Amino acid sequence: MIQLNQLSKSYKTNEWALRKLDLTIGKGMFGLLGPNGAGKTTLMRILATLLRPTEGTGTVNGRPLTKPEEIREIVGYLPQFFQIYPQLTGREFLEYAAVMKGIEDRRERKRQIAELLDKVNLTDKAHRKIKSYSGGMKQRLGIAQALLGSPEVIIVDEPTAGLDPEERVRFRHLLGELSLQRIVILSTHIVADIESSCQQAAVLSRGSLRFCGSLEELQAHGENRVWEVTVSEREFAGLSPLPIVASRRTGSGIHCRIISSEAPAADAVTVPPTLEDGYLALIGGNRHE
Ligand SMILES: Nc1ncnc2c1ncn2[C@@H]1O[C@H](COP(=O)(O)OP(=O)(O)OP(=O)(O)O)[C@@H](O)[C@H]1O
Repeated sequence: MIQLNQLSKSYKTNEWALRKLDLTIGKGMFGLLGPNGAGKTTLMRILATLLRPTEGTGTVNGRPLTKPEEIREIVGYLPQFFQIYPQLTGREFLEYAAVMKGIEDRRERKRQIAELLDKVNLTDKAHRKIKSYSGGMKQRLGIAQALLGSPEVIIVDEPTAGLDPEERVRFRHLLGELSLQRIVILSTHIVADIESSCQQAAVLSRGSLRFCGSLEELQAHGENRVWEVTVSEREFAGLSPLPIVASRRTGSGIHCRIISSEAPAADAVTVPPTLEDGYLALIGGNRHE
């Protein structure tokens, strides 16, 4: 279990990248959602002990954040901008990463690497140079690297950016499988990434925790706040300050889906929210901060 108490981080005085975060994360896949700049990477880096919190405390499976060397033994991390050496083969890269992780026994390294290549479905590409890999293959290699040493916790920061839909689905499936035995934290601003695989999620916005709970509860935030209406082009221009989450031209005008606490037009009707509507209703319709 991960427990955070009043965790805060400021890079500069008077600006909080994270503000008094109280959060408990149990086994399984946990989604961390938030617009760009919400503080997700900051939180991931604190949990991976690459950053120290400015204030507050936290434990990862009982080990305090103040003891980074203890936490690093049980945490695997795939950063947002994962750098790998293009001239190495997949196997050479994992060999290098295993040495860096302190897996000293050569036979044990070989065993783990073979097992992980199999798990991420890269065994038959392991002898190829990384520069020939697709984005999805690189991300799967990144996950293999994060899994070296069988960590109890895996932290993955925006892993699906730049992947095509097929690779995205495959990558999500792999994370889901990994979360059966451990905590997997998946940080993203793409709601669909967590929809199919996470049991619980948290939403960060401007460094503060806006929500923590089940996906059903997150979806429910959109209840009675999602409207559909068909308007003329002139009326459409008048709607512009409202968060229009979808619009398409039809024979009778422009059909809009709008998130608003009040009816955006006299003939607008409320419709059941999707998970993304619930998320957008919570953060006020802004995907970017
Ligand atoms: N090294 C840094 N120095 C100063 N400010 C920083 C630094 N890293 C992040 N910040 C600021 O902290 C806030 C949170 O950034 P963070 O990268 O954690 O957000 P995020 O949710 O991961 O966003 P994104 O999805 O864009 O990666 C932002 O206002 C950002 O500008």
